[in-house]
Amino acid sequence: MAALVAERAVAVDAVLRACQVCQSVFKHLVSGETVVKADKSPVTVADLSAQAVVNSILGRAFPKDPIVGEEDSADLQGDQGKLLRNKVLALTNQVLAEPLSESQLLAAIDRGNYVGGSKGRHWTLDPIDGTQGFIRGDQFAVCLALIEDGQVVLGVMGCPNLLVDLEDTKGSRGSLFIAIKGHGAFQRSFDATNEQPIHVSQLTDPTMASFCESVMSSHSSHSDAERIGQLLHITKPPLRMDSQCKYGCIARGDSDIYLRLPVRADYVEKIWDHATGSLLVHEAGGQVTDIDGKPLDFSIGRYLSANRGIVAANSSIHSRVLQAVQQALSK
Ligand SMILES: Nc1ncnc2c1ncn2[C@@H]1O[C@H](COP(=O)(O)O)[C@@H](OP(=O)(O)O)[C@H]1O
Ligand SMILES: [Mg+2]
Ligand SMILES: [Mg+2]
Ligand SMILES: [Mg+2]
Repeated sequence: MAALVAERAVAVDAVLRACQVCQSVFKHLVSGETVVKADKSPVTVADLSAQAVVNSILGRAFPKDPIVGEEDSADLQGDQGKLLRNKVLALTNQVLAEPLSESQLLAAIDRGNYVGGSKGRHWTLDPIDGTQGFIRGDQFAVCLALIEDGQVVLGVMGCPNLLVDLEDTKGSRGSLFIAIKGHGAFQRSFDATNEQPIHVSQLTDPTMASFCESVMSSHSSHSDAERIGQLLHITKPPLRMDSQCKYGCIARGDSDIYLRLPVRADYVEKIWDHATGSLLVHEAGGQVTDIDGKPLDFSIGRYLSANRGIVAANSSIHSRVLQAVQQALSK
């Protein structure tokens, strides 16, 4: 497969500019007193601006490509949406080379309304993944992926608050991840251009592993994870963080196992919550399945309706982890 040179460069530029918007919103609207009073509107502003930025950059570079994006322009329409619309427009235009008009802004956001599916190519965007983490000033990620005939072929993820080296706690934050199907996974710091290839951990003994899981126990069951940990004789404490940063941490070997264990039987995962991250782990040498051991199926539409939960780990331990997951969940 061609190495998607143009798509890669455009996606990296779009994700980095969207990260800039998020950071600027956090600095001016969310931090300090606004965090306490947060009525969700700062998040909405950042979500919508980030989606407008990425979609308009993609729209200019690849006008024929549809996009499955998480957000839409409903809250920005009409007189009621005017205040929010003005904020989003100003933020979006801060980082775009060619400013958008109001109608172009709404159209850019709504380019994300594509239904997805198995034919041809489309992008999928989570403008802010880990909104809860964003509000807290913890981890969040701008996640963009290209899907061709139902297969994720390119993934770019910007994690503004993630240490480039998790061990170097005084080191720089802002990790950019890139994966191309068949060509590997890479990381670079936001403030440098040199990329390093990344690999999952080499661990073969699951007892030495650590879990990476959601902060939100409503998104992934912490108690089920604990039972699975006991079955595998894992003693290390779990690494908890919001967003697809978890996939990044597995892909670069900071942690060994990402579990997403369904809390509610009726929750169906969305493609933008997993497309980028799952390709990263796969290209870094790991395996990603659902809790039934099935590969994630991105060909159905906006949802991963054929899958339940997520199990990601390096290839040496994935099957043993899956076994423990199934044993624990069958009880
Ligand atoms: N009950 C639930 N179970 C699983 N995932 C859920 C959920 N409710 C919301 N989510 C998704 O979990 C994502 C965040 O995952 P994590 O907990 O790993 O940070 C959210 O993405 P957004 O923040 O983009 O809305 C949202 O799509
Ligand atoms: Mg998300
Ligand atoms: Mg989101
Ligand atoms: Mg959301």
